[in-house]
Amino acid sequence: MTRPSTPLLDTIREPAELRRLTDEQLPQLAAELREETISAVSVTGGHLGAGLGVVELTVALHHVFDTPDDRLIWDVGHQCYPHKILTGRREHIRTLRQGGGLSGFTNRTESAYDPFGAGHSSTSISAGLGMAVARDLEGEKHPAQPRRNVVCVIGDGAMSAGMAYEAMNNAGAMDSRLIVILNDNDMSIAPPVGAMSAYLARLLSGRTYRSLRETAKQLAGNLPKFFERQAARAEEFARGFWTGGTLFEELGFYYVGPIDGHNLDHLLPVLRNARDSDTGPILVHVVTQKGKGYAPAEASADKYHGVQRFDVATGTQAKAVSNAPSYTRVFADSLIDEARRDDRIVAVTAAMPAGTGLDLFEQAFPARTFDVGIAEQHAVTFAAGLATEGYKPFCAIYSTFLQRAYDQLVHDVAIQRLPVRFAIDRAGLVGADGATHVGAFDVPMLACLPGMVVMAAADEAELVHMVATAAAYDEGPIAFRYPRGEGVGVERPERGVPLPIGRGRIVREGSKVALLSLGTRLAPCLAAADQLAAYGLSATVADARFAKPLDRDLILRLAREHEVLVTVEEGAVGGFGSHVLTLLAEAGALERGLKIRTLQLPDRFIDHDTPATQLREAGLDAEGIVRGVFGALGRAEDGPSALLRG
Ligand SMILES: Cc1ncc(C[n+]2csc(CCOP(=O)(O)OP(=O)(O)O)c2C)c(N)n1
Ligand SMILES: CC(=O)[C@@H](O)[C@H](O)COP(=O)(O)O
Ligand SMILES: [Mg+2]
Repeated sequence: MTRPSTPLLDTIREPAELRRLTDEQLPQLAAELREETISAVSVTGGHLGAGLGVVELTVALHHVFDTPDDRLIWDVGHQCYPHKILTGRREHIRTLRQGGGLSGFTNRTESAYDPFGAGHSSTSISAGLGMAVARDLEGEKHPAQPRRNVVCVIGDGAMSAGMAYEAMNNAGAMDSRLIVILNDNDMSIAPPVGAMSAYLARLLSGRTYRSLRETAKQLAGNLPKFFERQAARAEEFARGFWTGGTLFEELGFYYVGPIDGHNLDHLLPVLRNARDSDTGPILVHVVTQKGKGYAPAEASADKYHGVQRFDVATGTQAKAVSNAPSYTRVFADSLIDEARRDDRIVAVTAAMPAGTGLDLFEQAFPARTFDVGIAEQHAVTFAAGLATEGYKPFCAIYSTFLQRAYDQLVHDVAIQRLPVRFAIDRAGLVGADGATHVGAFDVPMLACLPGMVVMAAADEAELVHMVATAAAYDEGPIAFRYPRGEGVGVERPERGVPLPIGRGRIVREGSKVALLSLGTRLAPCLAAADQLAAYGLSATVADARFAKPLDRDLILRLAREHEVLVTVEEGAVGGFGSHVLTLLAEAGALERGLKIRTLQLPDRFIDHDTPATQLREAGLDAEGIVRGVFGALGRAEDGPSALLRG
């Protein structure tokens, strides 16, 4: 893989060296930074489009602001690769999202230039305000201390989340000095949705934006350096040049823009003015293009938001190795099939149509598909509202993003026992996205809620049946979880058949050991049973299917008829295994000397790596399950190494 020639970028080890460059040198630096970003991501895969869209902005921000003392916070953090290249991490940039390598998002433990970690969207303004207020409190104690800047870069998609408004509302009221850069590329992962997106489009279409292109230099002179709030506001409206940012103005922000986020002649003077102003919070509206400067990204519908490794010359991405359909695709196909027979079925996504497969559902049922933007809390309660009127809403949300809507799950859905269906994708380990995206907590979150039904698909066929089960179940909320990636390649049924609620199944009969699996840990449990057989240990393998309600008869039977019982789940402690332990304790099944272990994710956050490595290190692969059995038998030392000895 030839690397681009980057003579100027090669001289930049950290932003202090960048700040020694002249304005005139910065376009060249940006060009080289863009080429290096493309080259690096072609090797690692990851998020490309967003980073390409902020190359000039990244250069300008590190040139104008005294980072890391001035705090620079990237919302979501998926656009931070150019930032990482400029902030001392270029030599490791080709380890992005790999085990032991750089995180694909900003990360406090990685660099002082990452003052706040991210991965989930719309947190930057809240965090930035916290830092600004801390600065002000320190300033009161040490008035002579130079007052650092706090800059938050937030995208138009992330600006559609309620948390951003909560933060702006508070910032405006506090009148604390904070700089928000709205990076408006008219894209989320998919094209943006919502009134905010339409509002921003109006700001760009107005005369102001067109005229601004010809008057960038004049802008630098005319923009008042020091704003008196009332005078500035009157001037704005009088001039009519800045009107348009009214929404932000009403939230207490001084609105500047829109300006061309790829034109350093626009960016540098405006950012310097913002830096030197002594007003309250400022919002600088920059207009960029996601995927800018790389033709395959610019031409692609999703602007190469997330890519596999690719050929730089053609943009052709590496293909997934498996031929089995993804669980996401199986879910989408199954829901479409159910919806053909039931026009009460509707689908809700929070800005992840392609990721959840609802883009396919929308092709079949455009009027029954709702993308609410990055607004998981709203998505859940919106679905609850639909359910009150007899519809069957399928809320398709990644496990990790469902965490955003926990009170809505409890307060709006569970307490009212509303039949909302939750299609929980990316449940379990997710590999390269790392700790912020692991779907570890959905079973602990949901299985403790009275009346909630929680299912976990062992394979694609089971997922088809679980979609049918959810479609048919109207007694209250029901959720089914499935992992990122491809299935195991089992035959899919023509049509899903509703499962008996709360019933598991025995998949393999044995005698001494019982392995009780939840979800896709079934395959490694079967492999572990084979390994145990080689050791003279006969194992029963059961698929629980339900984390709630538990199949009490099955569990008590396994406990009664086996010496060892091991539960296995790809989720955090406090989930399925914990509920099985509670059931056994209450049934007095633990007094009979049953040897029991619960295998689940370790009690720590799991960083980026390959899913196989993550599962192995979590002890949730076949070898780990065998070790669990030997541990329960008090023969931990007999683990796989003993097996290997034969
Ligand atoms: C709470 C949450 N929901 C969903 C996502 C998935 N997600 C990652 S980036 C993105 C789109 C962000 O759009 P924008 O802020 O405009 O950034 P851009 O990619 O356009 O630079 C989404 C929906 C997320 N990271 N966090
Ligand atoms: C940045 C972000 O949150 C999304 O792009 C996420 O990385 C998508 O995950 P999948 O690749 O599993 O769809
Ligand atoms: Mg965007």
